[in-house]
Amino acid sequence: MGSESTVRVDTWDACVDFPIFDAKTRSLKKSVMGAAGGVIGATESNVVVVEALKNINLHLKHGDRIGLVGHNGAGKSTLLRLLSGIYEPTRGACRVSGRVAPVFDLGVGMDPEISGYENIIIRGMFLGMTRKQMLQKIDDIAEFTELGDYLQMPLRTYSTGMRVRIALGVVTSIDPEILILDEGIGAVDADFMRKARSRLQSLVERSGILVFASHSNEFLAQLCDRALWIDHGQIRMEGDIESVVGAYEGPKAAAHVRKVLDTAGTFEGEARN
Ligand SMILES: Nc1ncnc2c1ncn2[C@@H]1O[C@H](COP(=O)(O)OP(=O)(O)OP(=O)(O)O)[C@@H](O)[C@H]1O
Repeated sequence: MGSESTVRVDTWDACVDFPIFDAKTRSLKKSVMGAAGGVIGATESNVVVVEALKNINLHLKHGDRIGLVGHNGAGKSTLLRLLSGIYEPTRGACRVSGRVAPVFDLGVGMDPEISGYENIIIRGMFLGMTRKQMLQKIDDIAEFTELGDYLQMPLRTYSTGMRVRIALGVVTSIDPEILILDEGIGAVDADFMRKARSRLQSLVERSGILVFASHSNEFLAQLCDRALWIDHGQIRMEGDIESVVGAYEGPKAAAHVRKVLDTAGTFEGEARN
């Protein structure tokens, strides 16, 4: 387990390429780069590669709460997976010190054939808890999810939002040092999200580092204090949420962020202390 000073995320010129063996280089218009997606290139042996991340230098320490913004395919999810240890950098390096809790790709750490109850336990174990610790928390988590008798049904009968309820219930009941959130958490309905928000916010305060990718500026403003704009696999800008959202989406979006920050003053103040 790491202490405050040892919880860290560092990447040095980290790159992630995906080789695509069944794509034909000749038919690709390499000179045209759309707004969405990573850069398409080719290796020396003419294998097509998607350069999903290129030369990422990121240095996060205890207390950092970073939001990722960027177009579809810009590289946000790939970066989250790199930081979670799911991907290794193709070139460069990535070092993460601390207990990581990734809350994305809801299939990971969940089994569709077993009940919601059992999934709560195995997802907790996937995040480093013991079965005994999870059994102590299960009633509280079950109540939080409001899934009632559904918790006895196999997970494959659940909707996406119902699965997210389980994932959120589990992750907000444990104490990760590095919390990695994907915007999939937005799949729950508005009522549940209102309820989950305060649990999420206190989780974010307890965690050493948060990295959160989202297309919702409201969420970003509520949970993060800095943002990175990822563009075609590279960090295009780093700064406070209002400036980054302003540069990426324009003044109207920045004004909205300001409004959210002003109304969320209480949480912000608490988080800073
Ligand atoms: N497993 C994979 N195999 C091949 N290419 C991939 C794979 N995963 C991602 N990519 C490519 O990498 C690039 C970055 O994708 P990524 O999912 O990280 O983007 P994103 O910023 O999370 O997008 P979105 O906002 O749409 O979720 C895209 O061009 C995508 O096509």
